[in-house]
Amino acid sequence: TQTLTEGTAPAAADATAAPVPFYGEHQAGIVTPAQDRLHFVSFDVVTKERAELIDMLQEWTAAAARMTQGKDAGTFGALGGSPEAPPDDTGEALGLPASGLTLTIGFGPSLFDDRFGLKSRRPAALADLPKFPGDDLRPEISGGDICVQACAHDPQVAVHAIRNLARIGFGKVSVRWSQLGFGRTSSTSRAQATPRNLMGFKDGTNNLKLEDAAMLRDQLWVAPSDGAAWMAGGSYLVTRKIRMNIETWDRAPLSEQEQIFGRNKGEGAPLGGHKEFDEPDFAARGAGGTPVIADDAHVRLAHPSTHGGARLLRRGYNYVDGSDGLGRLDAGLFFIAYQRDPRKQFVPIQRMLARSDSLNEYIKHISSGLFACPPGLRDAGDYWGRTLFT
Ligand SMILES: C=CC1=C(C)c2cc3[nH]c(cc4nc(cc5[nH]c(cc1n2)c(C)c5CCC(=O)O)C(CCC(=O)O)=C4C)c(C)c3C=C
Ligand SMILES: [Fe+2]
Repeated sequence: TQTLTEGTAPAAADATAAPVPFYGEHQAGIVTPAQDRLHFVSFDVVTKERAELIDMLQEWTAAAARMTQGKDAGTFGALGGSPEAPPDDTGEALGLPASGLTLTIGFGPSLFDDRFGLKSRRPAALADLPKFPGDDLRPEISGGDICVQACAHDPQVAVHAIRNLARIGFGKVSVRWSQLGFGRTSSTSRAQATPRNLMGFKDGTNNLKLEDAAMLRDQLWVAPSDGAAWMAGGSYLVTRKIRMNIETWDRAPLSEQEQIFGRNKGEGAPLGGHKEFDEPDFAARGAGGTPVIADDAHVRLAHPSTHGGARLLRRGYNYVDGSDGLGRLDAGLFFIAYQRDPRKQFVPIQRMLARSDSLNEYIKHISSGLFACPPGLRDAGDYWGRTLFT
């Protein structure tokens, strides 16, 4: 990749082509301004050898460091190795720039069983999620031992990265499930405009953002005092694949759609307000004393004031997996949220949404994932999982 693009002016001029630094205190791909495309993968570990797993994580790290900088996965590259051997890069990103690629790794609860001597390292915060009312989870697209979130501005770059990690991991891990996403459904920086989800509403307005330094310390990053020292500087990831009943939604009146979210569809302002970033007034009453923002509106039930200040850093993507054979789009939201402790953040928020959210008539949770994402890597001598395995 790099070899073919070095020095080309268009790549240098386009901000979405630029690389994101791989090393740092925290993993990239969490507060990094959300890129437009996603390929998320969850692996089962198939080797029984701890040493083999660590070797693979080291190989993955080297490949990830290279690919995020717009280089081939291996040092020989797609074309530079022996003609008698399979190339150490698959080649479909040749000529493409880094495209803001970030690769973020996480470890699922199942990795902490008795296979790799990690039982005592399982953080209390990585407690299995409870079953929520209405859940219709499919085990074959849920869970997993290790996840990698690839985000980029070019879908080919994100897919190339996941494909090469799967290739390197052959015989040690197998892909359990993966998900493509397009069109970010959140802003993670105040410099970004708020995008829209497939229901047509602005999504990500009241999200945790990279500029909120004090709140990120309080709500996003695991602190050394939180219990599992190996997770300090890391964050917990919850994924939920949420199918939307799009065709029914499209027949709902605009006023009902706005009541469901508690925001208007055009500006994204809270009902009763004018501008997108106006604070919602949950006490406001309309004619006849009815609440302006309904008691069962999504933003009322999910708002930090309903949960003792608990927040999430949401980073989800739209998905369309074709159609379902019954004339309906197989589409929805691949919800992604990072947080310091899911027991205090995702779980109570989702418990309330699952019980009372008027949006439930139009959605169904069909997959779920929970992963502990370790801190960032210091330098080229470091590797994914070092703090866990040493
Ligand atoms: C458990 C957490 C959440 C799930 C699951 C969830 C699903 C979901 N959300 C939307 C669309 C919107 N969500 C909005 C706000 C919002 N959502 C959550 C949490 C979950 N959403 C939070 C914490 C918030 C912020 C609430 C606040 O502080 O005001 C909005 C409004 C705009 C915004 O602030 O982002 C929309 C729109 C869908 C479509 C969906 C499932 C398919
Ligand atoms: Fe939401």
